[in-house]
Amino acid sequence: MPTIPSRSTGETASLLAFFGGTFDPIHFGHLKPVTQLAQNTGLDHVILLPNNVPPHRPQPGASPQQRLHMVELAVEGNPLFSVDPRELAVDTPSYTIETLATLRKEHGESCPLAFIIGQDSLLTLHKWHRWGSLLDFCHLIVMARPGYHEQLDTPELQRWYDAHRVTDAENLRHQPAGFIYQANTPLLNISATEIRQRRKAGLDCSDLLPDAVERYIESQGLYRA
Ligand SMILES: Nc1ncnc2c1ncn2[C@@H]1O[C@H](COP(=O)(O)OP(=O)(O)OP(=O)(O)O)[C@@H](O)[C@H]1O
Ligand SMILES: O=C(O)c1ccc[n+]([C@@H]2O[C@H](COP(=O)([O-])O)[C@@H](O)[C@H]2O)c1
Repeated sequence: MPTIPSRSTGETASLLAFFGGTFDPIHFGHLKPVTQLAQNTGLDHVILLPNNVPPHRPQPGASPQQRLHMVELAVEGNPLFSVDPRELAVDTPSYTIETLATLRKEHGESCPLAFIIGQDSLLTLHKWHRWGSLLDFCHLIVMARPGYHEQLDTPELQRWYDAHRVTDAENLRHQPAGFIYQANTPLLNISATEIRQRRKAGLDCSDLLPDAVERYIESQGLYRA
């Protein structure tokens, strides 16, 4: 476990948490663990960051505007969440490090920033653009996900993880960036892939995502073909 470096102020600052995703569509496997994470760690705000061009997967079936609209519908009236559409304004791949660099400039060097990911994203993090520099800009908060193992795939990624992992979320408020926190969130076996497959097969998805999102999917005829 890393020691708190000297730039730590010892004071508790508010933590700005971003949750990026393709959200094709957004579902309860995103919303419920993050809500629990917020309760467990005293986060009063989470900013959803839908991407435009996902860096490591084919372009989604729903358009960026449709995915953004589904994210907005999912959190309408929920004060925990807001939506930041900035990645939709850029047509090149939505590299997280570039977004974080912009966010860091906007919020200043001393503001604690966190980026939330699921365990599956952690397992492929060594394939992300400039992954080794991500912790210069933010903390990572990792949510467990059923079906994804804990052991990391490369010794280099495992060493990096071990060197930065903290077990107390309070550390995330004591310095602007640099830690990895493994959150104790509920395991929900839900994926956007499953929702798209169920839609294609004409099956009900009402347990998997908010009603307003399901109604929008239906009205747009998404994921049927
Ligand atoms: N059920 C889940 N539990 C925990 N984290 C999740 C879950 N579903 C998605 N995430 C995390 O949310 C982020 C955005 O995920 P994404 O929008 O790709 O959803 P997905 O369900 O994984 O989509 P797809 O099935 O299309 O790959 C990723 O970091 C992913 O790891
Ligand atoms: O920066 C990268 O290289 C990179 C590679 C894969 C994923 N990401 C980001 O990680 C978040 C989750 O990605 P995804 O594909 O699981 O929705 C989303 O914000 C992506 O833009 C970022």
